[in-house]
Amino acid sequence: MAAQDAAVESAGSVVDPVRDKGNDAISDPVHATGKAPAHPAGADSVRDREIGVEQEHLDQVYRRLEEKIDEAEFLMNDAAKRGQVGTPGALAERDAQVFRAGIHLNRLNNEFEDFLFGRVDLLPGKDGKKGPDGAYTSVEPADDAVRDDDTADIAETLHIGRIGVLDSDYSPLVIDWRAPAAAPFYRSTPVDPGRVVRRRVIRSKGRKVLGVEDDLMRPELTASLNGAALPVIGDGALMAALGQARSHTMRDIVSSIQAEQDLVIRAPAASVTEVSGGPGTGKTAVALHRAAYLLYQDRRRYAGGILVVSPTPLLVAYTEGVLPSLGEEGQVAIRAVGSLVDGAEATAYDEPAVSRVKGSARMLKVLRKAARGALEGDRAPAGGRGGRGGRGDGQLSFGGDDSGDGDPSGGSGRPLTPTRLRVVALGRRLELESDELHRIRQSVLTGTAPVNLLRPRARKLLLDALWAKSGAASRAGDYVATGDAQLAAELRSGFDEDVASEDSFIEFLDAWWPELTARGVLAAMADERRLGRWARRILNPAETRKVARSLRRAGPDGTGPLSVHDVAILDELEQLLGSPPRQRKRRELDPLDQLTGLEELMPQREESQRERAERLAAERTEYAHVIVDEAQDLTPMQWRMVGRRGRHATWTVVGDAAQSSWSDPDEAAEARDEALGNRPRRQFTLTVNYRNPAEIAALAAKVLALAMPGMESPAAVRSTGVEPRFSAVRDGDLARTVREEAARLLDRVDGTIGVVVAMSRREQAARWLAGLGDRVVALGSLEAKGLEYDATVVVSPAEIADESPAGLRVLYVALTRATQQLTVVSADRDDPDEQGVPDLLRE
Ligand SMILES: Nc1ncnc2c1ncn2[C@@H]1O[C@H](COP(=O)(O)OP(=O)(O)OP(=O)(O)O)[C@@H](O)[C@H]1O
Repeated sequence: MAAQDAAVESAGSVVDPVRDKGNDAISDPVHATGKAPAHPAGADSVRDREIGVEQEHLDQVYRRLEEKIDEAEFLMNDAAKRGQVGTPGALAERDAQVFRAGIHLNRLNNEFEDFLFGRVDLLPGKDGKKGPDGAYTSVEPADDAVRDDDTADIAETLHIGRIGVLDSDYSPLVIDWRAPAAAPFYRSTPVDPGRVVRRRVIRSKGRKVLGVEDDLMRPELTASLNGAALPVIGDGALMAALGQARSHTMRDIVSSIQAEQDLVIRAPAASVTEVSGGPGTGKTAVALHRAAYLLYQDRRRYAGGILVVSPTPLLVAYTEGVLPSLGEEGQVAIRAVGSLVDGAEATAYDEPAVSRVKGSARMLKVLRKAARGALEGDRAPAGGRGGRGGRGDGQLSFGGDDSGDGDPSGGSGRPLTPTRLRVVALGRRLELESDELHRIRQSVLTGTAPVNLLRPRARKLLLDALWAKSGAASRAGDYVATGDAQLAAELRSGFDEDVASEDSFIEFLDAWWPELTARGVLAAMADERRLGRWARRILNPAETRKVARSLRRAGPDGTGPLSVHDVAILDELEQLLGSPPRQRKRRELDPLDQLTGLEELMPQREESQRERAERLAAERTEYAHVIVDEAQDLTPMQWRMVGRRGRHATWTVVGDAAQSSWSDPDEAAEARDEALGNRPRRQFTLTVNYRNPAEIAALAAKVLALAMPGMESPAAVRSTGVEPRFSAVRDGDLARTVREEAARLLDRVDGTIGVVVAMSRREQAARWLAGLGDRVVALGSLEAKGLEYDATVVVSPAEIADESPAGLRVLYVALTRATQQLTVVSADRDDPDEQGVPDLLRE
């Protein structure tokens, strides 16, 4: 374990570039305010005393919380006792109040891991004004706050926590981390300290304070609090947080958000906030904290929901605990880009050549043709309701194969598009032949509305054509001529009713203009011949063949496995087809509607609240705010899909062009501009890499230079002294080498190990690692996106880089996942040198 110990110990060393970048919240350890250093011998007792001070405060907070819980419970019981008497309005108001109290109670009862985590000691404010939370509002200190001899008195101490707590006299016991008064805790730096003298991070578990870490923002001052010198403990909280072992879930960073991150989190929600930054700069963390901040700022507005779009289900699973730990649930939906369409879930992968076509804007043109073309042709597409009727009923005629090639049913045995309509009306047989039907269809399709919504128009034109043949039309003309327009109209509407209620007409319409479903059209596209027709002059034959082949995976009814790209196609098709007005799902009863005796209902009520939130989330198709994580990876088709969910939303878009796995970034940028419209944009850049030690970041930078020449790497915040390790497979046994390297790392780090391989080796790699335990995971290169591990093994950089046109950028992602140690395993194709360093990673 020696190497590991060394790594952990040195995890705290600060690399200079960070300071050069001006991120000065990270300070050297200082042990007392003022110029005199503290006596090291007394350090422990000072630390214990300070922990004791914070323990007292935490005790006070919990006493107050208990009072508040009692109050909320009293309110609920009281309301219950009052029973069901009163006007309906008063009862509704009471129920609403109880409902709110229930939510509040729930939040208070939530046992937070570290409910209270921060403290700032501040100089008096410039204007002496206090805000509604009882804290001074001025960011700048009063002119006379610092005396000529550099001494000063602390005027205000604020504690920061996950939710705000006021004492019974309305003084703030804990300030919510999102409140304006908490901003100095995050914003203050030694360069621009504002009123902050000392910033303290408090570590607690349940009701027990375990430790404190201080950062001194005004080291030049000798400050006193209540007449005593202000002690300073530890090396700062950031380094403590970064050195911790990683688990399979992301932690919130609420106690150590850095100034440049805080600016993004608290940026005003208007329009579009764009955040770029290299690997490990906290983009995902910042995006999630921003969701919590926006809810705090304007809960009413964001009741419309916040959608967080994540690239993979793995990243969703990794990040979804962060918001609950910040006290927010329900209003935020974190969804993988392959799970945005109701009832669809991407589980399959497309090979790069297929992804490239399916994700591109060209696909839109193909889909426009497919959506209309699927009505016509040699067979009705699966999923449409064209299944009724059949040969031999004397009314429907089948068999018109417009392409004229072979078996008209395509050998599928599916129902065919009828080519003749026959009805009996006004005692006559009326017929429309194939060419007339074709003309009517073309005429309807000149409309721009979605195909399914054009059906009423198709029905109308069919009736018009039959009417014209009925001979009644001329009679009606005579009525009009003799001034009896009413009679003429009645004649016509009687005709329409008669014909339209005839079974033969209904069956014909269902078969000739079926209600198309997106899945049905997707399945129809799996037929290479039909897809070829729709993709003529848009895709080349090889592309058509590959796409059609990949779609066959979804099966004849389109319900089989889908890829992320198929899901975006489904969403687009749903738009193009349009859904006729549906019967609404029967709503579950709203808990507010079913209140009777409250006490017995409490447990169900809690559940119902959650269920209600889930139901609302499931029914929701548009959001008030959309956060796109790893935005560089969205394809043009995915941007269209995500854009539709935020047509009226404000946006936060975070990403890093250098990590894009999409082959044509310009095309994607165009689609992104279209999705975001002309809303004004505010841009932010994050510059510090909190994940990778400098040693790993330096290696990754070599690949960055190949992938995106001239692009700057973010500065690593710390160094471990552990260089990346290289291991070349010389005897050809890749499996054994990878397994040995993973096992070796198990002994060297406490947390997780990610083994990243080319996508084509995913399943194989899982077998190589079987039995090593759940700290070790095998990942395809595209699945590694956004994740992090204590240690990683990157297998065959060349294989990863060669797998797609964006392969070098994908490799860059793979190399930047480790928080402690990195091992690179090379195979022959990597052309390793004597030291095992693969060609791609040499100078
Ligand atoms: N202020 C901070 N305090 C403590 N840890 C932080 C801070 N900022 C970021 N981190 C940690 O750094 C790691 C990287 O953060 P995150 O995953 O959000 O970066 P990212 O920019 O999204 O990376 P990538 O682009 O590689 O996906 C996480 O473990 C996160 O918790």
